[in-house]
Amino acid sequence: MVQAEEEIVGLPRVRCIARARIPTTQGPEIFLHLYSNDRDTKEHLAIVFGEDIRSRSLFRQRKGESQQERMIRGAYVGKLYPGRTDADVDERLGLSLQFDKNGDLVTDAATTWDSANDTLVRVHSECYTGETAWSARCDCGEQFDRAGRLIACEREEATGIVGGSGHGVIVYLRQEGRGIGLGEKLKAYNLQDLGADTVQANLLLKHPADGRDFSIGKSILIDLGISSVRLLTNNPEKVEQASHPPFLNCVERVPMIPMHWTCESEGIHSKEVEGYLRTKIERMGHLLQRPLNLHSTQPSNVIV
Ligand SMILES: Nc1nc2c(ncn2[C@@H]2O[C@H](COP(=O)(O)OP(=O)(O)OP(=O)(O)O)[C@@H](O)[C@H]2O)c(=O)[nH]1
Ligand SMILES: [Zn+2]
Repeated sequence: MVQAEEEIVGLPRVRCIARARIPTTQGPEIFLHLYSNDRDTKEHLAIVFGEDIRSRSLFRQRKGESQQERMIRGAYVGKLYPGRTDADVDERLGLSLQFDKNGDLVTDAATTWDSANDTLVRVHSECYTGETAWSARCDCGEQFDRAGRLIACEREEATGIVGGSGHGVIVYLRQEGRGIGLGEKLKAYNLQDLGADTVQANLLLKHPADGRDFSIGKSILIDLGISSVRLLTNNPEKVEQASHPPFLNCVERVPMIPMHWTCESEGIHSKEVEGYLRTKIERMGHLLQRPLNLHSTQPSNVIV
């Protein structure tokens, strides 16, 4: 459970426990932020592109805390190097953080991302099968990779989408299987092999079609000082859920077109992923337009 962090009416309280710089195999460095909250015990994450996007709860000064302790939990400006002694000042880069009398970070353009900037954001839900076990049943792994690439680039050549030029956030929520958990999702996959679509399978297992809650994601974005979101999604529900005025506003939806649709030789190609996308379009109202001529057109013999 988090201790008293600033409360925004209607939203969970979140606290960033630690962040660390992660060099990646894909090129850009990311800053991984781990959060606690007062709604569940899961370790939700923010994958942050840009050292200057700062979690207010991470940087808030704590009573009796040493500069070394601040560096260890990641509340430092600039870059760590052997022998560095001050978290709040990076002498090599000439960066210095300021705090008010309550210990809250006072932001300035030299050190901290302007919260008014439109920021490219993906709110991603955990998918062990798609992200780790190479599943071709869904496009989660592809979407995750693509979100990172779009945030890193200035402009995506194939689509003309304006990227984040190295600034952006992937909020990674631990709501596997649209909130039903991995065990139940595996059962849903067996039902899908028996003829159900993804929505029917959830309903047959007595779960909602989509049991996710995006409110922790909103709190994390606000904690990161982001107020104006360009949201990477095809899901209208997520667009709805990405605003909490006046603190957070979704100013643009950036589509996630499956890579296989724009380039035959790329992305995921399987009858399962086609059925998955078809169900998203036809039953979940996803904003994807390509007319699908897919394998899942056979009448389902599963009764819901
Ligand atoms: N229950 C269930 N969950 C699934 C299935 N396939 C994928 N998922 C889960 O669905 C979630 C993926 O959703 P997101 O990547 O956030 O995408 P979305 O809400 O569909 O919308 P986009 O933002 O447009 O991608 C993850 O939690 C997956 O584990 C399935 O067949 N059944
Ligand atoms: Zn998936």
